[in-house]
Amino acid sequence: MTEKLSQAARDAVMEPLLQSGWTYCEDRDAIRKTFVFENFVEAFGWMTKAAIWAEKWNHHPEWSNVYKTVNVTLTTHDVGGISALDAKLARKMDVLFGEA
Ligand SMILES: C[C@H](O)[C@H](O)[C@H]1CNC2=NC(N)=NC(=O)C2=N1
Repeated sequence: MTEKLSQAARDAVMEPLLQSGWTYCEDRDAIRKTFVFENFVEAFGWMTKAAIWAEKWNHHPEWSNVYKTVNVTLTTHDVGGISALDAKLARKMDVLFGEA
């Protein structure tokens, strides 16, 4: 079941993500990261792979792409904040990016 994380649970799941460059948004309960690729094809290829996982998990990113840069924000709209699904998708994005 998706639910907002307690502070302790959040600290635990977020620790490795903060290490890999995810940060908390200042204006809302969400996390964000900027991914920079070699070129547009690499960026869009990564987005395609991430999109397939997002759809599989029914958990969708807020993101934008300009040339080789992808800005990602993750939050769980159904609960109005960060849930375990955001950490799961963030981790998958890192793995697909090659930071695992
Ligand atoms: C009805 C549908 O399952 C929900 O709206 C899903 C779809 N994708 C989602 N994605 C994200 N990021 N948060 C949600 O709460 C969410 N909810």
